[in-house]
Amino acid sequence: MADSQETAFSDHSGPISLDGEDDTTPAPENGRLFSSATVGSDFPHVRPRPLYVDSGLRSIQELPEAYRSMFKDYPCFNRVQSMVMDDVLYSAEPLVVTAPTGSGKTVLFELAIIQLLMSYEKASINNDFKIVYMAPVKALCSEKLHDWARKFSRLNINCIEVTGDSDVADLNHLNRHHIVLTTPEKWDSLTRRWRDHSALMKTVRLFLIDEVHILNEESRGPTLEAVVSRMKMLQQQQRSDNHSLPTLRFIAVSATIPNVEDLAQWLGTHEKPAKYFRMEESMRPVQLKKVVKGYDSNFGGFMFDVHLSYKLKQVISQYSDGKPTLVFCSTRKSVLATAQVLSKMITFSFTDSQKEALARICSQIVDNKIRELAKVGIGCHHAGLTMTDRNLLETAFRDSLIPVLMATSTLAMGVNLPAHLVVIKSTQYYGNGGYQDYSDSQLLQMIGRAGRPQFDTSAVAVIMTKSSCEQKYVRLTAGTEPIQSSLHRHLVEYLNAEVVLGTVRDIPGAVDWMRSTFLFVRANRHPKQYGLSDLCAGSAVKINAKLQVLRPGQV
Ligand SMILES: Nc1ncnc2c1ncn2[C@@H]1O[C@H](COP(=O)(O)OP(=O)(O)OP(=O)(O)O)[C@@H](O)[C@H]1O
Repeated sequence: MADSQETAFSDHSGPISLDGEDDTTPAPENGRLFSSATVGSDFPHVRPRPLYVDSGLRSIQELPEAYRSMFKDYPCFNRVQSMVMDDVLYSAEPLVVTAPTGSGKTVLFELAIIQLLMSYEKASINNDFKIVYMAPVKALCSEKLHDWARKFSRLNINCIEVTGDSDVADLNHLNRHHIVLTTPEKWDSLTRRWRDHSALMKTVRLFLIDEVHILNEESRGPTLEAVVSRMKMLQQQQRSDNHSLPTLRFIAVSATIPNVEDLAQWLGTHEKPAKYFRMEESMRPVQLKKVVKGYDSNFGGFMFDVHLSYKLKQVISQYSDGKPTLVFCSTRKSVLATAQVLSKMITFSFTDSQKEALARICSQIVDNKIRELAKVGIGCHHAGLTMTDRNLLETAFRDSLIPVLMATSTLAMGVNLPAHLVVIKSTQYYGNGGYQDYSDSQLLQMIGRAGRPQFDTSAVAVIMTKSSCEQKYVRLTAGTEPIQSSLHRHLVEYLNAEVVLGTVRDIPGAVDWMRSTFLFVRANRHPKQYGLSDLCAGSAVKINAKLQVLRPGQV
């Protein structure tokens, strides 16, 4: 079998060097938690002089004292954060940032939250504002909850996770909380009863969208579009009743994509699009080389997966540089089977003290097969293992006692285990009764595990796939694939839902709703692609006409 056509991308950023942090400039707010500005205003009068530590990098000391400890582990804000700082922290305008994985986008959300907190007048925060953080999967919400509950509780800000597993069935449960971490599907189901909770809905001030590129996904994208449109429509209606209501600010981040300006238009206001930043690969703190390897095979699914197990040793030898390697496998069985194949092909050498430490850890592993593999330096990690075994294997991997860790893709989402080399062994996983392709966002999450900022200046991610799919993944990893809308395939279903909910009450309302969707932005740009070849770009009149001809049963 012929295999292995390689396409590599690398970037050229170097590590950021920091010289003598300037602590002498007084903190702009003298430690005050809240400014005297009004909610949601631009408050230029509280904007301090930018505090730089080195060639454009902003100092943590620039923040009011109360917030600095949130960033105590960082020497300063990194390049992405420093470039966006003025727009995220000293402005209440909507914002879209696309930047490589691992470039520190979470901090942008944190700065946006701080912007909102600073904009409150009183030092005692009551329950009159809500922040929604939306991520595609529960694991990301749980990870952020863990982090933010710790960081924000010191400021008396309460966080709550509302995902598929949580028993929150009603918006009333959110009353005591300020930050709600949720998925598009859960927020969709909760806000379908917004009419019973319109007072609470009015308090949503900030809407943070993580991994906004899931718009591209046929199954998830339309739900994200629908919930954002619902929030925009509700806000529009509420503001027409009460003009003094502050605007809802959207902040969206994603991996690098070419059409960020479309996202900015979608999340902007009636008056103007959101400000946007497109950060190139060179902004990544750890250089990442991405390799897509295509393999010829007549087999699919399980057999292709087995075939790749025998190619893995060569990939690890070529790209790991003897450093920690994380291999994502398509199923729990594949985790074990791949580890067993590799254990027969590869040998790791350990120092005496490493051998001792590894033996100590292995003696505590309950699962016999997993223990035997761990003894030779190959870890297995999946949800079928006991929590104790998983924790032991994570520790051994972090301490470099286990050079190679096999895992299912769920690990990419839930556990922060960075590696020098990440291998995605097959671009398909087993789910819903068959093999299916990983979504773009799952792949990007896995790739994002490559590069350990504390230890590495460079990292490698290798995608092993069929030769026929190679170019698709080359485009994905290069960030040259524009984000599309899939809402047109489910338009009647989603519009009907809004009619039933009362968000859309008449044909002008339906047109407004259409105009608030990402589909509208994309269809304006490429009408033909969305089956609207008779529609002139940007013509609300023609969209109106299109909606008018929908049958009453449809609207
Ligand atoms: N200013 C900073 N200095 C040092 N490390 C930082 C800084 N900001 C973030 N980090 C660290 O960088 C790592 C990546 O951050 P983060 O998860 O926010 O990146 P991301 O862009 O959201 O990545 P992804 O797209 O994979 O979710 C984290 O370990 C975080 O603690």
